[in-house]
This record gives sequence, structure tokens and C-alpha cells, in this order.
Amino acid sequence: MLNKYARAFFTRVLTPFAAFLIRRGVSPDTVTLIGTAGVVAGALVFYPMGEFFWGTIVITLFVFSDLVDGNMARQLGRSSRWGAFLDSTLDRVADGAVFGGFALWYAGEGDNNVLCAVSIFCLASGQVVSYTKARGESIGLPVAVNGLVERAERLVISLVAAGLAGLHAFGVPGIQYLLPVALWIVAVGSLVTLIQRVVTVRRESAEAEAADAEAAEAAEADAAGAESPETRGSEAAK
Ligand SMILES: CCCCCCCC/C=C\CCCCCCCC(=O)OC[C@H](COP(=O)(O)O[C@@H]1[C@H](O)[C@H](OP(=O)(O)O)[C@@H](O)[C@H](O)[C@H]1O)OC(=O)CCCCCCC/C=C\CCCCCCCC
Ligand SMILES: Nc1ccn([C@@H]2O[C@H](COP(=O)(O)O)[C@@H](O)[C@H]2O)c(=O)n1
Ligand SMILES: [Mg+2]
Ligand SMILES: [Mg+2]
Repeated sequence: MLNKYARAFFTRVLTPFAAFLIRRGVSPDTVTLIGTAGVVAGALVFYPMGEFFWGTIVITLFVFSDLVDGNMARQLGRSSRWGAFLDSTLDRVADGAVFGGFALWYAGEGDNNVLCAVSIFCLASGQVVSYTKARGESIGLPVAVNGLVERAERLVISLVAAGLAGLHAFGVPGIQYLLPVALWIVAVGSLVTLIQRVVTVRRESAEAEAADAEAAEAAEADAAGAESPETRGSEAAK
């Protein structure tokens, strides 16, 4: 949903910044790499210590690089297969660090096995949700569904909640419960999304097999028609 509705807005906002980086000779790949490094550092340095506010500030500063790199590539007319591969692969690394950071906090000082398990579930299910689309597309299916909770939703829900929960350290009471609530929402939402995508791939795969079988039957019928005695007779008459 965010990918559909918010992307156009952020493209407009970030285009001048992307143009500025291009003028400074920065490449889209550099932005992809530095953005990912910043997200990974923010998540793995601050979250395991329970510094949710500062962790989220650092991550937020870098996470928008994921919208800037593609914007730069498009402005340069240099969108490439390599760029698409690098972008998607490093998305997985960044997501792993964010939910890994939460898991490390709950496994350590946060001391909550259930929330540690929920964080690990968010990490794994998010990766599998993305994999379903990539694998489905690699076997020639359209995978014409995005589902309830895409990457942008996973990030926005957990980062907004983590940022706000971090305000507890500054004396705001009760707000720390937002993070566990967000993690449960992302976990359930990712599971629903996974089911939506698997069901779609199963349907599209059955439709593709049926279309293949029909095409093979038609080709066989054509070949049999060309080989039939009538056809041979008429060929001979010619
Ligand atoms: C006192 C206040 C304290 C609060 C602290 C600060 C809070 C700030 C909080 C959050 C900011 C969160 C911003 C998150 C922005 C995420 C942007 C982003 O990276 O989106 C990426 C997304 C997808 O890009 P790609 O096409 O490159 O990726 C594809 C995708 O990953 C596919 O995965 P799948 O979906 O299948 O799982 C892969 O399959 C594919 O391989 C891959 O290529 O881009 C978008 O979706 C574009 C839309 C971005 C929308 C961003 C909305 C940000 C909205 C609000 C932020 C402001 C919140 C302010 C809150 C303040 C709270 C007090
Ligand atoms: N280093 C890069 C990064 C991205 N691309 C291209 O942009 C597409 C992704 O766009 P986003 O707005 O989601 O970042 C990607 O599929 C590539 O075509 C690139 O070329 N180089
Ligand atoms: Mg990108
Ligand atoms: Mg990306």
C-alpha cells in the first residue's frame, strides 16, 4: 500500500537531493552501499543496547537511501540489472539487521524470550515474503500480488514504534509497549502476506501449466494433421 501511494510523494521530495548527489559525482551503487551500512550500524549498535530512539534516528537518516538510489539511476538513465540485484540483496541485509537488533535486545538485557522469538519470526518471515516474489518471478510467473504487509510497511510500523518506544528513556511513561505491539503486528501481517503470495503463486503456476498443456496439445494436433493420410494425399496431389 505504501509502495503504491507514498512512493510518488517521496519521489517528488527526494528528486532534488538525488540530482544534487549526481552533480557531486556520487553513483547510485555508492548510495545503496552507504545507506545499507548506515542502517546496519544503527540497528546493530543501538538496538541491542535498548537505545531505540537514537537507533531509529540513525536508521531513518539512512533508510531513505533506498528510494534515492533508484531515483538517481532513473535520472541518469542507468537503471541496470546489477543495480536491481544489489538494491534487493542489500534490502535483505538491512531488514535482517533491524529485526536482528530487536532480537538481540530481547535475548539480552531486554530479557523476553517470547519477544525475541517474535523478532526472529519477523526477520525470517520478511525474508521469505520477499523470496516468494523473487522466486515466483524467476520461474516466469507474474506474482500479481503484493499483499498486506510489504517491506515499506514492515519498516514503517517497526521504526515508528521503536522511535516512540525509545522516548521512554526520556521519561515518557507507558510508551515502551508500542514496540512489542508493533512486532506482533508485523509478525501476523507478514504471515498473512506470505499466505497471500503463496496462494497467488500456486494459482498462477496451475494456470501456466494448463496453458502449457493446451499449447502442447495444439502443437501435437497440428503435427498430426500435417502427417495424416489426407494431408499426405493432398501433398502428393500437389
Ligand atoms: C519523537 C519522535 C520519535 C520518532 C523517531 C523517528 C521515527 C521515524 C520513523 C520511521 C521512519 C521510517 C521510514 C521508513 C521508510 C522506508 C523506506 C523504504 O526503504 O522503503 C523501501 C520500499 C521498497 O523499496 P524497493 O522497491 O527497493 O524494495 C523491494 C522490496 O523490498 C520488496 O520486498 P517485499 O515488499 O517483497 O517484501 C522486494 O521484493 C524487492 O526485491 C525490493 O526491490 O520503498 C517503498 O515502498 C516506497 C514507499 C516508502 C514509503 C515510506 C513512508 C515513510 C512514512 C512515514 C515516515 C515518517 C514517520 C514519522 C513518524 C514520526 C513518529 C513520531
Ligand atoms: N544502485 C542501484 C539501485 C537501484 N537501481 C535501479 O532502481 C530500481 C529500484 O528503485 P528504488 O526506487 O526502489 O530504489 C532497481 O530495480 C534498479 O533498476 C540501480 O540501477 N542501481
Ligand atoms: Mg532502492
Ligand atoms: Mg530497495
